[in-house]
Amino acid sequence: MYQVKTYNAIAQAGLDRFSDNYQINKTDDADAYLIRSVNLHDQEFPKKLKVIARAGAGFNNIPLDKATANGTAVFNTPGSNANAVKELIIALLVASSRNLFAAADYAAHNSGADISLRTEKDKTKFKGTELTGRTLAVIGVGHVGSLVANAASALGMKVIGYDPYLSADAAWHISTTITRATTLGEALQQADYVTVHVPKNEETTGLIGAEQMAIMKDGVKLFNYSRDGIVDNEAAVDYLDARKIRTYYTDFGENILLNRDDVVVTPHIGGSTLEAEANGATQGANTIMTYLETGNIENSVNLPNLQVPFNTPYRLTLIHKNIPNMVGQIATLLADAGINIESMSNAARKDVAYTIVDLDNLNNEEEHQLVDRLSKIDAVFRVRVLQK
Ligand SMILES: NC(=O)C1=CN([C@@H]2O[C@H](COP(=O)(O)OP(=O)(O)OC[C@H]3O[C@@H](n4cnc5c(N)ncnc54)[C@H](O)[C@@H]3O)[C@@H](O)[C@H]2O)C=CC1
Ligand SMILES: O=C(O)CCC(=O)C(=O)O
Repeated sequence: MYQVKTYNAIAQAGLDRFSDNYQINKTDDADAYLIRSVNLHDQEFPKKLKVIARAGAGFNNIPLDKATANGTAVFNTPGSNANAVKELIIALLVASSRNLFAAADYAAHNSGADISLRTEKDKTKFKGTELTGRTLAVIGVGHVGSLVANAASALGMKVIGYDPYLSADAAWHISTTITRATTLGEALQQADYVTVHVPKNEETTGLIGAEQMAIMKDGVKLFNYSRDGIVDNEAAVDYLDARKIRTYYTDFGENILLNRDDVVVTPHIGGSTLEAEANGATQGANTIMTYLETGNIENSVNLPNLQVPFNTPYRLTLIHKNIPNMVGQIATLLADAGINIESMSNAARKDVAYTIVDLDNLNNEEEHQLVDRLSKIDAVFRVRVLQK
């Protein structure tokens, strides 16, 4: 029986995926965590914890090095909520262009006998612009960014995408109408609207700061539905005060953004739809079960991907450092124990590697000795024996 611990509100559709071989939230000493935005940086991981699945795209709430050292695989659910974010960004592009929130607020407080007279006089204050023909810069053209870019283009916007790390797979999903910028500055200086869809990491923290805001067009509208800290909020406030940035929309509140007419803060709802939450939880649950039951890895964010059909009765999996002679040491140890290897596969990602060894036979006593000996190799973080 595997133990799963959940953090945050995980959609029932995902929890329903788990077979009878899984217990949910019965103990903290879990084999698997299924999480959303809980911050795990200050938590100690139980040694038993083999896998963390993040139902969502971002994984900056998980300390990857600590997880790897604990022998814990970490996964996200790429694309599970991209459509939800896209729809919200399109809504906000329209809302920002038509002064929608201010106009609705005005109307909500416009009462009395002469409503229509006053309305006709005051509505000029809320005159907007149209999206068609305006330029949108999309920074980060992955799952979310590509959907936003394509949808905005379909609305008649000129769209410029900037993404120096665009994967070949992602490139297939981008409409040919999208212009590619080769530098961030090239995208920013042409845009009437700038929307940011990059992961949060060392490189992207402060990606949109004072220097970048200085080269934006006067009256630009800025959107941060990626993460806090990717847009420098203090710089944004300075440029809002200077009326260089017309409005700023963000999913990540901070005190300095409050009580301003030119800022709209939403409470991290980019991926908060029934559909996206069900997608993320379902994908996360499937990932946990696949990893625990077969050892196969797809969409890990700390380990290499490695998928091998599980056709033998036994399988050994090892997470270890990516250093010379690891595969040799593992094979020698098995040979010394008189255990025949049916097949062996290995993959590496930066300084961590993963090895799958398929075996025809392994009795109980051999299993215990083997796990004990393999675990004692200095560079090995986790050894597991799986039975089909
Ligand atoms: N507000 C919310 O509720 C949500 C927020 N997010 C945030 O949005 C981020 C993006 O999500 P996805 O598009 O699904 O991820 P993704 O991984 O599919 O796409 C991210 C893209 O950013 C690009 N990128 C990385 N560094 C860059 C840089 N320095 N400059 C330009 N591009 C860069 C990557 O090459 C990739 O194509 C997530 O990491 C998450 O933090 C995602 C979903 C919901
Ligand atoms: O709604 C959530 O759980 C988080 C969405 C998000 O920020 C992400 O997917 O990165």
